Amino acid sequence: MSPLSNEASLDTISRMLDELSEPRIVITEHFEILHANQAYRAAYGAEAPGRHCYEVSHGYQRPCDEEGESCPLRMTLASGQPERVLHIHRTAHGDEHVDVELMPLADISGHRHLFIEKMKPLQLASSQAAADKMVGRSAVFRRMLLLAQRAAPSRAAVLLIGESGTGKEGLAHAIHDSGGAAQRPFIAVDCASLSETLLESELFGYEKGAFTGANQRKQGLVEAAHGGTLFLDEIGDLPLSQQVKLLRLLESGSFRRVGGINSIPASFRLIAATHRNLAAMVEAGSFRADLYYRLAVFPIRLPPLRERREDIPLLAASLLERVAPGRRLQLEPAALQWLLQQPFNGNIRELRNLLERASLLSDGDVIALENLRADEWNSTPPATPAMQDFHCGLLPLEQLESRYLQWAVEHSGLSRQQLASALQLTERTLYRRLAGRQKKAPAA
Ligand SMILES: Nc1ncnc2c1ncn2[C@@H]1O[C@H](COP(=O)(O)OP(=O)(O)OP(=O)(O)O)[C@@H](O)[C@H]1O
Repeated sequence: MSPLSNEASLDTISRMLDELSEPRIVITEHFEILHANQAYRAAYGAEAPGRHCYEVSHGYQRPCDEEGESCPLRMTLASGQPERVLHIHRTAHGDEHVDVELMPLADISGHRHLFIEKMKPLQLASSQAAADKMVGRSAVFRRMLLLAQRAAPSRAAVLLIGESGTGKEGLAHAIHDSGGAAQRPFIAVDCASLSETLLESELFGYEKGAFTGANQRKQGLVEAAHGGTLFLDEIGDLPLSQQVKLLRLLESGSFRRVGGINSIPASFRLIAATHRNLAAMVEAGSFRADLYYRLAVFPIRLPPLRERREDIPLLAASLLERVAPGRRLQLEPAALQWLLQQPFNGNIRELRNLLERASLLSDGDVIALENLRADEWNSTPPATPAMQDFHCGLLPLEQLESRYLQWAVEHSGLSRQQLASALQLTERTLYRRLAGRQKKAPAA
């Protein structure tokens, strides 16, 4: 049976899609666009009908899965179910993260011939340099975004798990901003920085006279978050004695101010974050299992920067806009190469700090390698035998290079790969020159 045998229903569906403000297309199982609604044509171009979806949305010549992307059509054909993926599409506004959902349409005889593709541009993050948003394009970053996108409209408790500096607080904000309560308060509580007694009065507030110094009633953070989001950062640092109080709040949906007798209803969306392994803490008895299951309804792991190195150029451009607005700073190629090789145990925060310092050290509009590596050279002993050669007469250049390389290997503290990049040599050339030096050494 031809996919178009049911012309009347295609017309009806097309008319329905034209009423919608978000981009929608109807495609065949051979990727051909049969109908594109007005919103799609405005975002992707008027010439869409008759062309292939992968061509219009991505500029590809072949289906997405042959270009290293997931293909929702092939996934739907295999599963018979609607499928959802996160793609980066070429739109009139530039490259955008788009939540793509593909739904099979059953025809009269129950076969699947046509599919509706629904596209929702993501507000959570940007795939282009942006000073005010989370940015990233890597597959691991997109997997994380898709989870966040699914969690955002619900009120389910979200647990963000990731090393320090991976962007947990930023993601919590983004989830809040793209959820249904964006206009309501976002209240962040750092569980690690508050003492046991302070935490309780900060969270629940207190009544006048509850303790010495409580001269008037004070609203707590739970009350301040009413209708919005309560973000509990470093939840793994919450002492056991406070865990039970938090559990009571989550189970009963109410709390009492310190020194108060009335139970006050609480209504907030909970997002918690930790760099600790809470499941292991539960095993070890330092975190309550019942609280863990309440918090981890929807866990999202944030990848460390070393797992998404391909995002470093985009992150660096965005962070430079943030730390030095208006200066249009660029990284010289050697500086970017060097950044790509750093371990970044402190993740994006470390990258940001490095760029901020480098921006202060750079006078022009280019960040040079030495601006980034200032710390290493600062801590290097000022004079070594090789460096003193500069002050004790002229040397043949070849000998000077040879001594300099020896000095760099011994004192820079860099791996061979990092050193080669810092010297703007390929690793192979560095090895060759070092080997040449060693061969000549006995005769020297
Ligand atoms: N995807 C991203 N794009 C741009 N900037 C980011 C991104 N993720 C994090 N950052 C920046 O990195 C820094 C650290 O982020 P954030 O404070 O959210 O991390 P964190 O995981 O909450 O850290 P900690 O656990 O130490 O509190 C911030 O300056 C933030 O703006």
